[in-house]
Amino acid sequence: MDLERHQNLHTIIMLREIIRKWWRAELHFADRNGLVMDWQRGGDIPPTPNECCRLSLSSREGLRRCNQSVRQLHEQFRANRRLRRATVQPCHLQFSLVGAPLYIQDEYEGFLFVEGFLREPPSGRELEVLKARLRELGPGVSDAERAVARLPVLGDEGLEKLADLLEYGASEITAFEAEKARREERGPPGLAQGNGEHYRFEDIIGRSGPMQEIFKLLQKVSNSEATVLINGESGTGKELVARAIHSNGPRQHGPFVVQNCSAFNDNLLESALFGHMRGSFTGAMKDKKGLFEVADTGTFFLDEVGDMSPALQVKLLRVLQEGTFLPVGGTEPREVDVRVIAATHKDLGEMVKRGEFREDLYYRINVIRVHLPPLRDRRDDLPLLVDHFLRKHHREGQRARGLSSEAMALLASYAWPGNVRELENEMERLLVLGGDLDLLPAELISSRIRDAVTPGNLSMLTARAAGKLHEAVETLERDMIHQGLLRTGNNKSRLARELGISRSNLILKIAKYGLDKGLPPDAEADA
Ligand SMILES: Nc1ncnc2c1ncn2[C@@H]1O[C@H](COP(=O)(O)OP(=O)(O)OP(=O)(O)O)[C@@H](O)[C@H]1O
Repeated sequence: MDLERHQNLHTIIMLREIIRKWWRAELHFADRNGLVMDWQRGGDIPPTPNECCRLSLSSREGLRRCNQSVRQLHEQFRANRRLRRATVQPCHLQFSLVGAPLYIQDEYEGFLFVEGFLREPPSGRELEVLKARLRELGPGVSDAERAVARLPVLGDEGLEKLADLLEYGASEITAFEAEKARREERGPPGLAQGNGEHYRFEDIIGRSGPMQEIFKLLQKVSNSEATVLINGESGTGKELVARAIHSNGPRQHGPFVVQNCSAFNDNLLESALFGHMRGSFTGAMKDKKGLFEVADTGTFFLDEVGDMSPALQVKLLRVLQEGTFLPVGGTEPREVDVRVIAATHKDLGEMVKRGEFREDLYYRINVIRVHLPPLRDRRDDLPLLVDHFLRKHHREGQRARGLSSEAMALLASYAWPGNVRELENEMERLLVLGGDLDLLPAELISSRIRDAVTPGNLSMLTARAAGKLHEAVETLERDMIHQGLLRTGNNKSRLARELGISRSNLILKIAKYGLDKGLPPDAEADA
């Protein structure tokens, strides 16, 4: 297990800062043998904010006793695998030690702990005992006096918070390791292949022509530092794509920060993005870091960038060009190193023409453009996405399930205005309503969808009044066959009868249009 790497996870770095700031205490890691990582380097022990702990750790005997206290906590965790919550233990100086066990793939791998705080303000007598114990370890009278002057005291509420934070830190590491294992199982990051074609990039699923193009582009883009503009309707996967670019690129170990620019009014957005100085407006009681600083060394995903006011557009342009910005009320520019990925459902080019979006900013963010087509324009992805969401949301212990052919046909005929998000929600809902059914029937599909797809209203077969006749005929033929295959559950004999052509002619046309992927097996052919 890579304790060193865990210490550098973004969440753990933040956790360490919070613990130092709120409780003047230090976060440590012990391994599965109860050895404390920071204490194994001989005299080279990192400074801890608690002066008593620092004095103790810098003496040989003190370090031995500290290790002993930690081992006692370790023994408790090791002896009881069911103990998964944080636990408190007194140390040799009568301070408290709180630790949360770390389980990776259900194996005990050590624990995160914080030491060196008192549960109540000490009495005069307790302070004398503490000073005497410290002096036993070597420090002189004045050092011991100074050390006990500012002792962190944590009441029940503080302790509960600290315990929660440690458990949270442990669960983040568990999740990180689970994701790592999942990726290793899946092979190298990026593209996954099946039947000679790419069908996923990280968590992005798609087999249609437009998605194949996007996957190719993402592979190139991920390795660069270029600014990316993602265009697409709501729910088409813009954030998913931004995350995939981040986690495949050179900044994958840095933070990934998201802000939706339409979520706040101008003032709040400015303060959220760039931070503010104390007193810069009513209610600004303290200096506050902005998200650009939080995203330093990582990636900042700015969603709905088209909703930014002209004043903020100027500030964004400056960060992109110079890497600097001024917090609200600040006079000193701050420097950051952030890769920006912007997204919008609007046509920024048109907005530039109308004078609503700065042209210079448009060219600065539009270095690489990824256009995510709406789901209705890539219906070939539907069976694969349905399958993906059924797996993703099926609860543990449940059988893997599928859709009845009627249910699939209904979904294939719907226009999906909410795109993949709407489809995902519908699949989650179906799984809940379907109970233990093996095949989820069309009757369980939301009435919103069923009502929109009335019989005869085949939304896929959009009428075409312009263009070449043979192209229109081919599109119609392809759509009718595709929809028929979904509706009949790939029963080619039945579909051939319905279409009034021979089975072999149908098979030729299916091959011509590449419609044979992602369908259930043809029961007749198998027989
Ligand atoms: N191609 C895809 N494969 C798998 N899941 C997808 C795909 N596209 C979108 N999703 C899922 O759909 C949901 C919506 O995606 P996401 O939030 O990335 O969309 P968005 O375009 O950023 O939406 P909005 O503009 O409303 O914020 C997420 O749960 C995401 O995982």
